[in-house]
Amino acid sequence: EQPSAPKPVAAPMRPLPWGQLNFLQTTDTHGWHAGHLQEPQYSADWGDYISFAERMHEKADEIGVDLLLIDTGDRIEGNGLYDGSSPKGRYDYDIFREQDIDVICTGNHELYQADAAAREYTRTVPNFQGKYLASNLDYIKPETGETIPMAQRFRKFTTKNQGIRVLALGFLFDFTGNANNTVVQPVEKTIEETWFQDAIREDVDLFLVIGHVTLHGPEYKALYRAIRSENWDTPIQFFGGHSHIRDFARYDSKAYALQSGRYMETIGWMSIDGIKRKGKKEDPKELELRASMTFQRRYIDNNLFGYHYHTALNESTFPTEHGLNVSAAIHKARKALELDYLYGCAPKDLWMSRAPYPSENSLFSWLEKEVLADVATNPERKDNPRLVIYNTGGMRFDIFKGSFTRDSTYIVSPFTSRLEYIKDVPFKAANQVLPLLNNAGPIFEAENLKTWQLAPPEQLGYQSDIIAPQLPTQDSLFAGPAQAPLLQSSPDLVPGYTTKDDAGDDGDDTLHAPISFYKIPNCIQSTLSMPENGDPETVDLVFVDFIQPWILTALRFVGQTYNASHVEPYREEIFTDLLADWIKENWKKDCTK
Ligand SMILES: O=c1ccn([C@@H]2O[C@H](COP(=O)(O)O)[C@@H](O)[C@H]2O)c(=O)[nH]1
Ligand SMILES: [Zn+2]
Ligand SMILES: [Zn+2]
Repeated sequence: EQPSAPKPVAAPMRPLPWGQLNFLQTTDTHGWHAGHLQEPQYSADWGDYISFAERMHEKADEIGVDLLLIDTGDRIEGNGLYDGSSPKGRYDYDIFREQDIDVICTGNHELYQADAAAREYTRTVPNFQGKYLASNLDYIKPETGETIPMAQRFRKFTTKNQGIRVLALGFLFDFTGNANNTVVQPVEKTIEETWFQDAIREDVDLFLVIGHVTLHGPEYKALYRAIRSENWDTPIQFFGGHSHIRDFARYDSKAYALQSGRYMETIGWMSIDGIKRKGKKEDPKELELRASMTFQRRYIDNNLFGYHYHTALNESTFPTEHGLNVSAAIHKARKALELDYLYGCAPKDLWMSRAPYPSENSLFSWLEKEVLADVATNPERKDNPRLVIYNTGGMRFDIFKGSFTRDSTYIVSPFTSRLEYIKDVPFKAANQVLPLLNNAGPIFEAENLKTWQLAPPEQLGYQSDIIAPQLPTQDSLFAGPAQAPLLQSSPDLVPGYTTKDDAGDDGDDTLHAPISFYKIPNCIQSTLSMPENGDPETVDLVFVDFIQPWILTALRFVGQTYNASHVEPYREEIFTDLLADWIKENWKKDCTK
């Protein structure tokens, strides 16, 4: 029996502003297309989102405006629906393709593994033929070794109701960690290409730049400058992703950017009004009304309460047949993958960044003290003193007290990474690696080893601080329409997003009580089998394979010239399987009793 999705609770809401051109955006869904089964406020699934988009299209047609759907990549890795099959994504690609997306691009996660990149080329690109854009990404065909564009570089089209002429581009940030069957061209280089220079000289009413790119990074800065230098007045709408946050940026009065969070928690809404249709004869009255342009955003919490509110429909009138069929397909896939199979029972909540590190409720303290201390053991080297380093980015989500299923395992640890090691590293050098890794900014986010600056050891140190504490204020309560009950005080609000962006603090469609987040280090370390007195001469330096290049760089920085040939497998099993076995052994209790 499948557990049904938890019911979302009523909350005070802000309505969606409509304009001539409107957008719904998903990004970084990471396979969460079944929605969140343990968090009611994010419990709508991909089928519900299809119903929502179809109902919003009906409304757009009714009032004569346009609605476009965007997805900016990282659709895979992070949930059993994708990671729980072999090959990965057996059901997920067919579920995802059911949404009618107008402009879509690639994220870094589609490219880490060669098999995933190949599936992107053979499945997702054809599933979204004509809509999938790859402005700075090539694919290397295995049959011929030929390098070809992953998909078309740009798309020019005219919107259905308003006749707005759009030139769309689709980028990936300057990613360097891709498998060797793709080529990512740095954005700055793409800008110099003839096709790009020709594209930005096209006579259009709006430029649409989508990308798996953060809004304040160098890539969008360069693209903004390039497009503006040729088009001083044409509106530019950017959509971004990758850093998993809700964000909205103003580049100038006619250039804005939206980023819609992560994991199917958020559906982004963007509405633009006042677009001049240069090719069209405008009604002077309408022109007067649209003397100035407006760009408005909303971050929609992905649940049915909000979907009903925004469409002014209800449980029986909201779902479309198409949406219901996709939800049924998701349930069937989850069943076939046995995603609800119980591995154990988590004794408490374990947070990635909602608890300080180190602390009782820190997922990383648990990983360091309980899991690694147990699974980072190679029978042949078990008595050797060792330092075991794990990157915190390898853990992808919190653990909630209660049922821990096969799905939870992939949600926490989706990658096919293994533990590896360098034997007999001088302790004095090995002991400096962790502080070096933790002192260089968010290195694995940058992904670019070349730009990683190591600071001298005396400047090292990691501090766990609270970040962005946001206190609830009565002022921020919004008097929504009748069907959205206005709660009187913040203690009644469900904890959730309280976003501040370039347009202020009124972007979230649902009012939430704020949550405190804490900084976490890049990496954590377990120190195991150490001598009772004094330091050992040498240790085994054990680490997860993903961070091998950074480990070797850090060792070189402290005078140890190791290279990849010195690295050996430490455990044969993938880490996710070691974690699952640990849960089965240590969290045996059945939560249902
Ligand atoms: O094999 C892997 C792949 C990725 N990571 C971590 O993920 C982030 C990138 O994730 P986004 O969703 O693109 O933000 C990367 O920086 C690593 O921290 C990993 O640990 N192992
Ligand atoms: Zn992501
Ligand atoms: Zn990403």
